[in-house]
Amino acid sequence: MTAATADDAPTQVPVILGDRSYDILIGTGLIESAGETIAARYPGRAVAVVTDAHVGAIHAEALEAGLAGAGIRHQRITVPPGEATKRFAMLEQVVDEILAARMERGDIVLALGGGVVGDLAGFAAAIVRRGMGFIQMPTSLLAQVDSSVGGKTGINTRHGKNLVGAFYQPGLVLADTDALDTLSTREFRAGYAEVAKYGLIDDPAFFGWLEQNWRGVFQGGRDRVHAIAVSCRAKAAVVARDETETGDRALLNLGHTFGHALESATGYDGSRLVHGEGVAIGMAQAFRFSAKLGLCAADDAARMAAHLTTVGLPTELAHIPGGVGDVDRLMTAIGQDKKVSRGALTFILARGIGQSFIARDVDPVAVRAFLTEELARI
Ligand SMILES: O=C(O)C(=O)C[C@@H](O)[C@H](O)[C@H](O)COP(=O)(O)O
Repeated sequence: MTAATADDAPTQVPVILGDRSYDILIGTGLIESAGETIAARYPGRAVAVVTDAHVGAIHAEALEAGLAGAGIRHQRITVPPGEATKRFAMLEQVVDEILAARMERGDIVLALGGGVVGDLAGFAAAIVRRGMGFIQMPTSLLAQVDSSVGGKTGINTRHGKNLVGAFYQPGLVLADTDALDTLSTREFRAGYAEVAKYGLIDDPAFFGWLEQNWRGVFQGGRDRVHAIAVSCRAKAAVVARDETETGDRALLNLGHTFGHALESATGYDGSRLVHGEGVAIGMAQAFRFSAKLGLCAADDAARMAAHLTTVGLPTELAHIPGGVGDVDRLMTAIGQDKKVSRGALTFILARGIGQSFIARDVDPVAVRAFLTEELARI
């Protein structure tokens, strides 16, 4: 497998969706040069920059200097960092500030931040004036390889994760890899769970490459750019063939049925569990559940969990501080999963590494028995 370059020219990954096709640009200096890029692609548009207090303090000035240099009117809208920000009250605030800044339908909402900011800002872009322009500028690894691509936007509710939202594609994704240098190790690792996911879904060679080269991905440079580009290409291909998750796209949900239930059970408290950690535990559970059902070799479940453990990710309920409540609580959250159809549970299970599949009509009794065992290991 050849590594992508970390040279000056950004790596370009197209997302092919007819007249809503767009590019993902992956490279360095993209925050600073965004003003020029936007002026060239969207002449005359104003920009509402939605960011969180943490990311904004690090990157907003450089972005705004570029916007000002290109003569683009812009307004910063700042929300608190953390998953708890993905809620109705914050959506209302962002919408109100976009309107107060007199942004028009043709103007642009630009999400500068991680998955929370991207999902919230994207949903605001989808509904203000029935649809504004939208640019994703992901600053976390998780957002660069996953949430900024594919158009899933939305917020959480007390009933569960991402339960209110819209499919709303960005017109451009600018993934500045320099931004990853300011992430905490915990945040970077959480994003790495989504990188490993692509190998576990259907690319065993990529998973093997990660087992060999994960240190390079964490260090930065060519291996990191390569891992991001492989991830974005994989996601772009799935989204191009199933934009609204009527089929194959559900594969991208590997680890999310259990993972979302765990996030809900921990009250979206990032001090206990962040999304990528929930996905890491959820993927390990999906493989253990597959092994318990006799679908997958126990060795494969152990191998994938071992790799996640090697990079420092959690793989067990015992790794979540403060516990996750009882089995009823987890089953209630799982029952609200968006893949539930006519009341039947759908999981992404695996026949091996890189052999994930959509399992419909999964027996809730088997899920309950599995989770009871998992909880007993705490
Ligand atoms: O893009 C998708 O499709 C995914 O499922 C990718 C997930 O990693 C991502 O977290 C997504 O937002 C989850 O979607 P949801 O429909 O389960 O809320």
